[in-house]
This record gives sequence, C-alpha cells and structure tokens, in this order.
Amino acid sequence: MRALLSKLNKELVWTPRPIVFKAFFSSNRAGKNGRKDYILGPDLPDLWPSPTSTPPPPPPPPSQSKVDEKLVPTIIDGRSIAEEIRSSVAEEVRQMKYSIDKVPGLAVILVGQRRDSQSYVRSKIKACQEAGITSQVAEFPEDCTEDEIVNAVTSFNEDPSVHGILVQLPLPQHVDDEKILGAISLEKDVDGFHPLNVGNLAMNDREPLFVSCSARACVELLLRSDVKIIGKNVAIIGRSKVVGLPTSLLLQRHHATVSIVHAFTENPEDITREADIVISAAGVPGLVRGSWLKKGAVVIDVGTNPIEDPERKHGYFLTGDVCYLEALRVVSAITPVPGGVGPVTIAMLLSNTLDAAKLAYGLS
Ligand SMILES: Nc1nc(=O)c2c([nH]1)NC[C@@H]1CN(c3ccc(C(=O)N[C@@H](CCC(=O)O)C(=O)O)cc3)C=[N+]21
Repeated sequence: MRALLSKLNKELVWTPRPIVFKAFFSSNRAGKNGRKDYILGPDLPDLWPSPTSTPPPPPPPPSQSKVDEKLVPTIIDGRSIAEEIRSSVAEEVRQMKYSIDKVPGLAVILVGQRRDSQSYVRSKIKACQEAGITSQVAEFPEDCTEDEIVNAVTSFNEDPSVHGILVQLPLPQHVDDEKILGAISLEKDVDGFHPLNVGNLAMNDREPLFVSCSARACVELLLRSDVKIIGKNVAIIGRSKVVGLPTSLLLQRHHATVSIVHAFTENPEDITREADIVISAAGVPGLVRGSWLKKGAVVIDVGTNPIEDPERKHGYFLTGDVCYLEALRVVSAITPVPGGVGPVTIAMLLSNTLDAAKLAYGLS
C-alpha cells in the first residue's frame, strides 16, 4: 500500500505537463472579440437541432389514455393574471398623480420593420395608456447607425419625464446589443438587462433595481397559480439574456434547484423529465414533446414564435416551444401561447416602470 502511495505521489509530483501549460497560456489570451475563451468557454451560437428531425413518440395505447383522463390539467390564464397586476399598477399610478402630480413615463426604442416587434411595441404602448403611464416610441430604420440609437438612449437618460427605457430586441445584425444596452442608465433599465442589475440578481445578498420582465412573469405565474417553488426541480430550456439566464437566477433566489438545458445539452429530455417545473424559452416551435415531461409537471411556455401565415391579420400567428396537445396529456398545469407568459411580461414592464418612477421621486 505504502509503495503504491509513494508511486502515485511521485507520479503526481513529477509528471511533467508541458502540453497542458502551453494550452493554458496560449488560449488564455483574449481572442478576436476580446473574450478569454479558456476561462469563459468558446463563443458558440446556440443552434438547436430542428425538432422535425426528432420522430414523434408513438401514441399511447388506448387503455392508457383512459387512465390519463383523470388528470385534468389547469390552463394557467396569463391574461387574467396580467389584468390583476395591471389594475393594481393603474391604482398606484392614480395615487402618484394625486399625491405629487407626476406619472411614470416609458420610452421605447424600435429599430427595423419586424412585424412581431412592431406588434409587441404596440401592445406595450396600449398597456401604458390603460395604466395612466405616458409613453413614447423612437423608431429607426433597419440600416440606422449605432450612434443614432445611442444618442436616442442618451437623450432619454437625460429626460426627467422618462423613467424607463426599453430597447426592443432583437436589434439588426450590424448593431452591437451590448453597446446600446450598456448606454441605458441603471435607474431606467426597466428590462433589467444592465450587467449590474443582472450581477446583483446573481448574488444572493444583493438587490437588483430591476429584474427582467419575462423572468418576473414566470415567477408571478407560478406564485399566483399556487405552485410551490422552494426545493423543486426546475428545468429551464434556453440561456438567453432576455429570458433563460435571468429566470434561472430569479428561481434560485426562490430556492428552486435549477437545471439549465441549452442547445449543447446532451439528451435534454433526460433532464426535463426529472423536473417538477419546466420553463421553455428556446424559441423553437414544438421543441418540447410530451415525452420530455414528467407526469404532473407544471409547464411555463415562454416561446413566442411567429409563424408566417398570409391568412392571418398581421401575416403570422404565434406558437410556443411546447407541443401543447401532447403536453396536456401529461402535465398538471400549463401556460398557453398566446394568453400565457406574454401578457404577464407586459404587466411586469408596467410594474417596473412604476418602480422606476417611484425611485426617481424618492417614493420607494
Ligand atoms: N427589450 C425587450 N424586452 C422584452 O421584454 C422583449 C423584447 N425586447 N423582445 C421580444 C420579447 C418578446 N416579448 C413579448 C411580450 C409580450 C408578448 C405578448 O403579449 N403576447 C401575446 C400575444 C400577442 C400577439 O398576439 O401578437 C400573448 O402571448 O398572448 C409576447 C412577447 C417581449 N420581449
């Protein structure tokens, strides 16, 4: 035994590893984009395999479907939950107007002609009007420069009647998101994408000024549907800065055990099948099959994927990431698309804008 230990020791101490050192030093240098790939991992895009390449699971045998009928899933009504939140925001806005004669103001920056973005921005403006929040939109053509957008952000930063600034994403390819989002002042970052807001959310003993609207919407939908979060296994599909990342951080603060599934995850369905709560934010229609879900799981479908359809009023319709009809046979509760997370996300934007105004007027 002693001889073996001494042999092992010798190997551990003396084995020279020139190749390891070389790899460390050469790849630790900042790469093309200034990233330290060795420390932060290689910069690879999240490209999901096409769901059409996964064959649908076989239909359950008829005897089993009778048993399934006992489980009647709850359809979580995002529209009515959003309505509750919006009316309480509207009430607080009235009180603010009454007590200090001020109302919250939101500025939205919209770049390009994406029909879905235009439609979301219209919904946000309408929701502001209904809550008594003033709003304005700065629109830019697809081929505008970064400087033009940054200038708009800067002038909104300086405008005391604007308490919240939202840059509608995605921005065109040639525009650097970080440059634009980094220009928004911390106190007006109602989307919660500022690195300091994200960092404070990530650190347990700190408080971010704002938390991303979609992340808040997911938690609000769970809480208002009496779904227990503490200690539960939550699988989050997607790790974007808009949804996946902030939602994973927020749910950890609610003491969930969080697993993150992304485009490089091997056998993602093995992880989602263990989850009590599945939150899908991959942006891939039909990615999540019924076979990916544990019996009785709660599903929050954040996917709002526009599908071209010339028959529809706006030329497209929205569908989620989850195969809804398949999921209905398995889950205990699920959010539909539309009518689930989307409306609550907008309600959260109003709530964040109200908080920004309270912050500006020293009311919080
Ligand atoms: N800076 C930024 N912040 C965002 O919060 C943000 C963004 N960029 N870019 C795009 C995503 C997407 N998003 C939605 C909000 C509402 C609905 C919504 O209200 N949907 C309705 C249906 C709307 C319709 O039918 O067109 C529903 O699901 O019932 C959808 C999607 C916010 N996002």
